[in-house]
Amino acid sequence: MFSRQAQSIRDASGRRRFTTPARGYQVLRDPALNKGTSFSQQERDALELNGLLPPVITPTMEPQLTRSYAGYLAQPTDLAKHIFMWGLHDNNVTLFYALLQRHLMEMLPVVYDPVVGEAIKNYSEVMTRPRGVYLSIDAIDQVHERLAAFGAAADDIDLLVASDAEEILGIGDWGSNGIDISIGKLAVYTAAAGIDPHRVVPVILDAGTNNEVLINDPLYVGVRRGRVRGAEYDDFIDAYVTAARQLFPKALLHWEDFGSTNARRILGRYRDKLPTFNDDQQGTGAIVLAGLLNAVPRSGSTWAQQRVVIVGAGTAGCGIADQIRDQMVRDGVPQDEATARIWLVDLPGLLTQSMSEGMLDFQRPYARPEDEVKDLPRTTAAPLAAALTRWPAMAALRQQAIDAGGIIDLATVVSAVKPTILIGTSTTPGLFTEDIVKEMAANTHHPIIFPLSNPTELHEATPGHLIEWTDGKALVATGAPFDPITHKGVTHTIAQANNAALYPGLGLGTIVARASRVSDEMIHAAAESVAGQAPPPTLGAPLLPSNKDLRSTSSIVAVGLVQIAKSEGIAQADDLDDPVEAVRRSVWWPEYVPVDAV
Ligand SMILES: NC(=O)C1=CN([C@@H]2O[C@H](COP(=O)(O)OP(=O)(O)OC[C@H]3O[C@@H](n4cnc5c(N)ncnc54)[C@H](O)[C@@H]3O)[C@@H](O)[C@H]2O)C=CC1
Ligand SMILES: CC(=O)C(=O)O
Ligand SMILES: [Mg+2]
Repeated sequence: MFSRQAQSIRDASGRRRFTTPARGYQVLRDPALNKGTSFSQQERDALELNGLLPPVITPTMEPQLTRSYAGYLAQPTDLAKHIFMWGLHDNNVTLFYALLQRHLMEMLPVVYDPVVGEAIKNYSEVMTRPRGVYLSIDAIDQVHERLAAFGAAADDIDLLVASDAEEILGIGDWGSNGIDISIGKLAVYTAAAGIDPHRVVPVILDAGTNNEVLINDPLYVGVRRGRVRGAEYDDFIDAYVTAARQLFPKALLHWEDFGSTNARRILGRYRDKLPTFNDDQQGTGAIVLAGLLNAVPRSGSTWAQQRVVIVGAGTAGCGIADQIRDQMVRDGVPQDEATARIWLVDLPGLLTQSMSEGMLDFQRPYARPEDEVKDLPRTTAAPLAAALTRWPAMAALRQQAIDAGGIIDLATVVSAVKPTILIGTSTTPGLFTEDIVKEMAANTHHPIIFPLSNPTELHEATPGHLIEWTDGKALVATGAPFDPITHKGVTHTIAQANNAALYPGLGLGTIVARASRVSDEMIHAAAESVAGQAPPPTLGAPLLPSNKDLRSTSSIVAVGLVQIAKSEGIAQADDLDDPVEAVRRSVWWPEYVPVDAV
């Protein structure tokens, strides 16, 4: 958390320290400065802390870690643990990250996905202290002023994560509550890549909400109007980007959990002008590509032989499609043939060229020709009421298809296409049924199946079912963490294909290089680098590196990206002669540093 009264400096030997004009409780109540019982006697004298702390002085953080972990374990539910952790953060940022780092595998799902989804749903009830910047569509003319109120100077900030919360994970529109996704994503940046937590800004771009639960909740903290679209929305986004660029000209802008109709447009508008990326489109595309870079050879086939069905053709699904297409092209498949090896299924069933007009721009290249599908059976299955309201463009196409004779559903697509890869980004649990999975397994030796919808309960299938239904042959990765599955004596460790395993390294490399933009080459290099760090391909081995190694994975990704940014001529930082050293120098570790009174 950025602090106005804590100035971070490096001493002659390069060691970090804080200087501060604060005294007494001002110091102890500043989560950046607070060290609790670890303030030395000299610091207590200079910072006027004597009497405000118990007499014991703990030179290491150990007793505090023990006490905090006990407090964490005493919490009765995951949501209570999440709230406990963020309470700890508000008290002492260094201790929060030291505890998270030590228990990363246990706590990452609590601080971030999936439990952050629960915290967002309950934000009105459980919010305590604000931790980011709330920007409102009702005050576009004040965007600059409100971002400036954060109090940081131009050189103080490396990274902003912003969401408009239209599509939080797979749980939909959560309005202003979505600030917690920006905060959670930033916590992962620090835990996974050592981005300095005092040099980041979480932002919510509150453009209203269509969530009736929020509108009717007397405790709701956001703008109470329907989601704003069109020119007013675009002006709002533009005001944010302009203000962010003016106030923090070197910072990377990360976009998270926008609706599919806005996510691509926004990225398209800014991606060539400034360092920015969309995590759901590009980060997800890249982490899935990383998993596939290992899965395809393990399946005993080549890229040119893949037939890919993606269910849920939104931001994530089409981001993944683009990465797979580009990989096939890199592998020598002509672009049109590569595109034709990908089938998109959404609410209207298989997306076909007859739907072209109502389709989203980025879906259109993948639409199947009518000739190919004319003999496939159609169904007029019952409408999915909630989904139809949530994705009106796809609902309209579905209705058109039903009026014209029916939709081509997933089961039909799987029988007709005989996919080698099946990916779920549909937010719909149970879509990958036993029949569908067994049909796929009947036609390919090692079906590659990635149910990716978060949080956990929205996965299209559980890994346990996928392994069982394919008799242990499926190569599986999931969006949320799952325990290993033992089947016929083989233990299958399930890779977590969550963009959290990739974007921290991508961000770190971009920040260290001070890249002027985030290029496609950088994103592809990040995918290759993550893939290359997976364990050797023994039976049941995961397709991706474990999250317990995130710090080293991210550093290796970042070093590679610095090299690419240099070779592309988009690196603006000085002193990148030794990229390993440049990355090492910039990472932040959760250690107490001296605090000097000034
Ligand atoms: N594992 C990971 O790293 C990531 C996972 N995701 C997950 O992917 C899911 C989708 O996220 P976004 O693409 O951002 O959302 P989105 O709203 O852009 O796309 C969702 C798409 O699914 C379609 N859909 C809904 N119900 C369907 C059904 N029953 N059958 C077929 N299609 C259906 C919608 O019409 C929409 O086009 C979410 O659950 C999210 O958590 C997203 C980003 C990263
Ligand atoms: C992981 C992530 O970004 C999502 O589910 O939206
Ligand atoms: Mg997301």
